[in-house]
Amino acid sequence: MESIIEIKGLTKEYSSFLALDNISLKIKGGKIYGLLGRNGAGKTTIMKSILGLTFPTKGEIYIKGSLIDYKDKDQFSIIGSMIDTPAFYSNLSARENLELFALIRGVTEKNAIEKSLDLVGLDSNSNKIFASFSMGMKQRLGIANAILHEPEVLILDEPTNGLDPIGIVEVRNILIDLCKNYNKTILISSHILSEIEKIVDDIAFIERGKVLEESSMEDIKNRYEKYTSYIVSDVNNSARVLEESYKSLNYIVIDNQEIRVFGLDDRTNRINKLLINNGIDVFQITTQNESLEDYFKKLTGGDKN
Ligand SMILES: Nc1ncnc2c1ncn2[C@@H]1O[C@H](COP(=O)(O)OP(=O)(O)OP(=O)(O)O)[C@@H](O)[C@H]1O
Repeated sequence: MESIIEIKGLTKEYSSFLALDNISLKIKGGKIYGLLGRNGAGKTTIMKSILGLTFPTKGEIYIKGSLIDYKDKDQFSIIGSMIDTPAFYSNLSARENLELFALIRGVTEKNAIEKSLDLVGLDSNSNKIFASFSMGMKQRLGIANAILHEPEVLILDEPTNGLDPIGIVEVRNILIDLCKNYNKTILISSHILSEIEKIVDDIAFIERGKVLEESSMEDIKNRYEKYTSYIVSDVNNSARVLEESYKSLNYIVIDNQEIRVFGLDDRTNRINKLLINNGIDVFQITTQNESLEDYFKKLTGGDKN
């Protein structure tokens, strides 16, 4: 499938700090693409570079096969975006706010405001002012504003930031609807992997300005492993005992309580006894399937970072 946005060798330097280091990504049309990574990994900088809100030091960005030209405004008309917390007038309603933005951005389509508000589940006739919106309503108005001109691509920076669990589900459903029923391509960033795992088709893991991996979610799910989790009184001692007793045990220390041993295991009983015989308390043993969060931790070498 052709990429609607392609990034090649994107590098961004702030004086002596390398915020993006040779990033290459392919964002396919009609899909939800997740940029995942910890705070400060470089996700926003990638998005801002696509939008011309910051200028890369090196590298190229292609929109629908054409090299990006930051001076060519038409090229950006296929993109709608929400970067950072949406800024709206606090004393105006949802409709009044969008009327202003429609005017500023030259959106003339008659029903654009009703359509956008309807898509995100906000009442276009409500007089409720922005100041009394819930966080979820504010985020939804931000998305409505981003889709006002019916763009093909939506770029949303942490759209579930600060939302309660219900708000997160609402935003997630809106994004799925926009992608599946309105054929929008959505680039979304998040540092909370469990929030994004359920909706993305493709993902890139970003860490310290680099792409650790770019893959389809389906491929990654196929690589999820089963593991046995041991909650113990002393992880350091446990790791030492395991190292001494097993030549090639695939395990990872999660935190100061948990060790995970990968693979379907008939060794559980033996490992349990081994730990206990070495004076380690074993509080809990469970066998589980990996999640995206686990996968990312493994990719970055556990919690050491
Ligand atoms: N204008 C700037 N000058 C200097 N450094 C900057 C500037 N903007 C961003 N950075 C740095 O670049 C790195 C990447 O920032 P970026 O905002 O892209 O990260 P992020 O992955 O989006 O994380 P967050 O969710 O916290 O915004 C960070 O270390 C940040 O401090």
